[in-house]
Amino acid sequence: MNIQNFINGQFVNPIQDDWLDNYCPANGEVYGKLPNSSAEDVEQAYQSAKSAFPGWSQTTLEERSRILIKISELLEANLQRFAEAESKDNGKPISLAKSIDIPRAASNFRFFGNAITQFASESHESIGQDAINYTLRQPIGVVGCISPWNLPLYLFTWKIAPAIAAGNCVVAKPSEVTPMTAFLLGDICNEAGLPKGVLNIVHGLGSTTGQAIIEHPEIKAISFTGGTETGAHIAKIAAPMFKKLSLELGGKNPNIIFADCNYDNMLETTINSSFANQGQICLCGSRLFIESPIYAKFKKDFVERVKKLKVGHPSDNSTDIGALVSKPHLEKILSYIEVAKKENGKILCGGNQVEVKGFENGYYLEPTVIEIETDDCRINQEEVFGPVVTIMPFNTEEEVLQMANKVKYGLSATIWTNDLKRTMRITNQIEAGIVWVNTWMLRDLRTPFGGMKASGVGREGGFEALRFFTEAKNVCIKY
Ligand SMILES: NC(=O)C1=CN([C@@H]2O[C@H](COP(=O)(O)OP(=O)(O)OC[C@H]3O[C@@H](n4cnc5c(N)ncnc54)[C@H](O)[C@@H]3O)[C@@H](O)[C@H]2O)C=CC1
Ligand SMILES: O=C(O)/C=C/C=C(\O)C(=O)O
Repeated sequence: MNIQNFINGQFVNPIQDDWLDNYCPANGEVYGKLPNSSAEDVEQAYQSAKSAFPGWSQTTLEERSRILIKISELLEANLQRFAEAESKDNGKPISLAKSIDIPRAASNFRFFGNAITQFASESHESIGQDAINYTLRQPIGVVGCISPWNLPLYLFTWKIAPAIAAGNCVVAKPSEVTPMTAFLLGDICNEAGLPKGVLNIVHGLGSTTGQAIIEHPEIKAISFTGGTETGAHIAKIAAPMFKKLSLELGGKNPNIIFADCNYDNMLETTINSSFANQGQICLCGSRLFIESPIYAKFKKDFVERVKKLKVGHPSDNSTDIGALVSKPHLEKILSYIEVAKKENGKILCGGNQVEVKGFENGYYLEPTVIEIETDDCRINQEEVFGPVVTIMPFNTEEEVLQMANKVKYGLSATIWTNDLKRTMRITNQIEAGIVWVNTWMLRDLRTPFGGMKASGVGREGGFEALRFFTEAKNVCIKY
């Protein structure tokens, strides 16, 4: 099936007739084409968004809200079709696409459809100066949204929904590796009555299409999720043009496990936080630090449990671990496993490619647990972004905090303990934008979402996202 750009409410081919192959990770076969859009296509998308802006920015909040909630309902009504498409395009188990990815994409539209009706700005009475200040929150204009391949529709809509709720018009680019569900979204937007040009979707490589979006002088804000190197590149281009930037980048998240935790809950959740979505979530905990008294027990139980995870075809409902997203990504992860071996990492389980019967060319990998002796090895410092975790013991709170913070990233952290004072000490000192205690991935869409250090700039979610997608204009009236 050939994917097309969605510009001004219409599906169109790329102007230069340049196409890319779309791969199915489960069998390694090409199953369609997508545009490799040029700067001309991006310009067309921009012009369409610009024309739609005066009308959309003046559309009442009730009407914007109604349309966003309608998109959400239509996604829910098309759950099976979208989940199948996501699973085929990305390699993730269909059960995951159906229970997490597509419901969350629908929730993103519903959440921001509701949030915009509650979003308010501030006023300040300047007492003694006979003046009042009030702050307008006005939409920026045309904004760019660029998303990655790991949670394709989930993260695409996490940007688009607040952008349009706030009254902006959008030029959006999904990952070229997983373009399908963004393509399908176009029809849903038309059916929901989203005016033409409010959302424009251009497909293509980061280096061509993405680059044209970030370089466009009139696209005034960029919301990006993806790799840290790409984020740094975007900042280099966009900052001198004074674009607003929201960058949600990589992570190398610690799981700190104390002996006093609820062990069974911790073990089950740690399996999930290590290997959900084949470990391809920026929030996965990939560095497991375990307090010495329970280290031996944890190591035995964890490895036993990991060995039982079933690697299989994404459409098989009994599959725990589907296919990795692409051949280059599989090769990158395999090369990290080799690095770990050279650094004296001990492979406790996994480490090998898997041939799934009937789908021998798919990109499958065993979930992998590596025991390390010191925390400064590359496998423990660099983002692998796959089903690979390291484990090592620790003795003191100070020691583990120091190791947890000793990476360039600062996205999320998970702490397992029942000691309240320790919880407070660690949560205060850990360098992470998101900290979970005795849980993982419990999401409330109102909360600020994002990271510190090389994990990004700015926060998404709730009113933070609506603030990002608006300009604050303060008005001071003397009376
Ligand atoms: N959310 C996260 O934290 C993610 C992290 N990654 C990390 O990044 C590594 C590289 O993965 P990639 O697929 O290469 O991610 P990437 O950062 O290159 O891709 C993310 C998005 O950015 C776009 N992009 C790439 N270059 C661009 C440019 N010059 N201008 C504008 N847009 C551009 C891509 O087309 C895609 O839509 C992964 O191995 C993983 O470690 C990847 C995806 C998500
Ligand atoms: O918003 C969420 O719940 C999750 C976001 C995950 C990412 O941004 C990621 O994996 O890149």
